[in-house]
Amino acid sequence: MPSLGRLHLITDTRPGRDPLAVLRAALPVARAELVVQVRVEDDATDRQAYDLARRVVALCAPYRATCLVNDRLHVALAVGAAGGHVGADDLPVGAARRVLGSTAVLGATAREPLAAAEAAAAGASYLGVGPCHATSTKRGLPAPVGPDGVRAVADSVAVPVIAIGGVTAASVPTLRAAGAYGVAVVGALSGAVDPGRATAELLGALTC
Ligand SMILES: Cc1ncc(COP(=O)(O)OP(=O)(O)O)c(N)n1
Ligand SMILES: Cc1nc(C(=O)O)sc1CCOP(=O)(O)O
Ligand SMILES: [Mg+2]
Repeated sequence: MPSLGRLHLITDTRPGRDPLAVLRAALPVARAELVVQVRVEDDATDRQAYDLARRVVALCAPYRATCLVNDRLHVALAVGAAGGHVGADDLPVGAARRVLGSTAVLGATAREPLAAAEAAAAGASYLGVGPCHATSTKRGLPAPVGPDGVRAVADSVAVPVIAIGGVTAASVPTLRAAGAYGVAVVGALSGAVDPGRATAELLGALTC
């Protein structure tokens, strides 16, 4: 299995956003370091998720970027994505691994060390840890775990830790120092005036 990319771009499908335009700007900059997680709103239909994921897979292929699908693993399988990401309200990690197969990339949300160790033992390829910082992108999250929360998880598992929640290029060095292998972002790219430049800044902070 190729190594996991360090910059995870989560699609922003809120009204007024253009996730494919952001992706087209990010891909030539980050190439195989980019992991695109197709995440749609909860009330989106499977057909809408499928149509977006199919287009993301096609855009990623020439750059050898990785496409994952959030929550809807049947969509991941249907479009030939590299894998998926699950959290507490989704299929359990072991069940998700059985659905996706042994070679797929499987991300799991884990906010503290015990859950992280269980997810890794059940077959997670990487762990999404957050929210690291305050974010307005998703409602109903627990209080931010901060770099110390990232460190607690990173110290407890052997799989890569992807820090998520309010991440910007400025916060990447501290998160990396805490043990994050990479970061996942929505707003830092979707809300950027120049998403290509913002990609370069995030990537620079991740790979220096
Ligand atoms: C990389 C990464 N980490 C965490 C999450 C959150 O997943 P989850 O807890 O299942 O919440 P939803 O994204 O499904 O609302 C993620 N998607 N990616
Ligand atoms: C989808 C999601 N999950 C989170 C978690 O902590 O589980 S934070 C988050 C949203 C991240 O968006 P932004 O980069 O704009 O803060
Ligand atoms: Mg989920």
